[in-house]
Amino acid sequence: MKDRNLPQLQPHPSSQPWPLQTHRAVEHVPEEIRMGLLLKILVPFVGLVLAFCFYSKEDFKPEMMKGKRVIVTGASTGIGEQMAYHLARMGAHVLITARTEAKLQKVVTWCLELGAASAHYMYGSMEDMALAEDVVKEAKRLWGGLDMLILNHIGYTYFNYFDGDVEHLRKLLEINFLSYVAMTVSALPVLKESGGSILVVSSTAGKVGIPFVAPYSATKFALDGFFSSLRQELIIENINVSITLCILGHIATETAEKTVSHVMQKPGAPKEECALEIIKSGALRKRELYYPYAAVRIPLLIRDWAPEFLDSFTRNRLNVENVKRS
Ligand SMILES: NC(=O)C1=CN([C@@H]2O[C@H](COP(=O)(O)OP(=O)(O)OC[C@H]3O[C@@H](n4cnc5c(N)ncnc54)[C@H](OP(=O)(O)O)[C@@H]3O)[C@@H](O)[C@H]2O)C=CC1
Ligand SMILES: CC(C)CCC[C@@H](C)[C@H]1CC[C@H]2[C@@H]3C(=O)C=C4C[C@@H](O)CC[C@]4(C)[C@H]3CC[C@]12C
Repeated sequence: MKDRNLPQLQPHPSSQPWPLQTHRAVEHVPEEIRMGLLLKILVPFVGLVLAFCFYSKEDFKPEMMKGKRVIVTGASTGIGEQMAYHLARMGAHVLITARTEAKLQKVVTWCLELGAASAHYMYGSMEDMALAEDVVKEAKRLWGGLDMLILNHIGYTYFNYFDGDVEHLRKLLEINFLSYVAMTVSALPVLKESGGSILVVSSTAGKVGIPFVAPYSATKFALDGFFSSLRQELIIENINVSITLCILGHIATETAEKTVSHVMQKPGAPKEECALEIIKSGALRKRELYYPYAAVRIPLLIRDWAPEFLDSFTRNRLNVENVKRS
């Protein structure tokens, strides 16, 4: 029962249901002012974000590599050879590896001609983990440290239906994956001292399913798993060593042309430019490189949203009828 002598309690405005209040508050502000306010806030905000993105991007300068001590594996041919030449022109110290001594000797001679601070080679197969470790030891002996480790070599890769050869897969895992880990383990103490970088050369086939490269693809996916996890640990422990995973599309190297020219509808991207982009991405301590950018980035964006579409797109982009079971 209500007491007539007591003032009647009026509901406080704030106790009204919120949608009603909001509606009223907004109703009082004319449309033009609302738009004006929005533009006044939105335009400078977008401007600030764009300016930040633009100016915070550090530019690569070749001088950044002058005097740096760099190991490049698989540098007797292809992209690795081109990386050695770029580094030489930039005045870096290079130590290159592969199996064929004669080819390495030629590359070293060219590197010295092009202006390398010093150029050395070591030869042998990366199936042998002792070699992987010895290469890093040699860098320490020659230069007393290391600034950049470029892991690029791969073992023989066929482009055909998986032949069921598990031994081939085991060997490829040793060459393309385990030796990368072994070299990283040996190099980490010296890279910590110099605040250096590790560059891991991978492929679209290390991020999405590409037919006819099952063993190769497995080794490249393994690299992503291992090095992306290691990168997280280095960040957690505040260790100043960067890891750049380089995701490459089709590149016109001699080996690639011999292996896939009959199935590709377009020529590969230039190996010289590819090699330079890899070095730049490492010097700028990027997380990942995509080269050629659109040909690699777009499939990766589609991958998680429309995997079936990407699978069929990939099959359609290859002349699969030219692949004969061997
Ligand atoms: N070309 C392409 O289309 C693409 C390439 N990539 C990646 O780029 C990198 C370079 O490829 P690319 O330049 O085409 O390759 P190449 O075939 O031109 O070079 C491979 C290098 O590895 C060396 N090598 C081969 N077997 C062994 C071994 N068992 N132990 C040590 N070294 C070995 C070779 O020298 P030797 O024979 O004397 O030992 C050579 O120096 C690779 O990591 C590859 O996965 C990624 C995507 C596409
Ligand atoms: C979205 C899709 C259309 C993209 C398809 C791109 C495919 C066809 C591209 C992307 C990565 C490429 C391979 C590669 O990484 C490295 C090598 C090693 C070399 O020795 C022989 C050639 C090989 C097998 C390349 C063959 C062509 C591949 C599969």
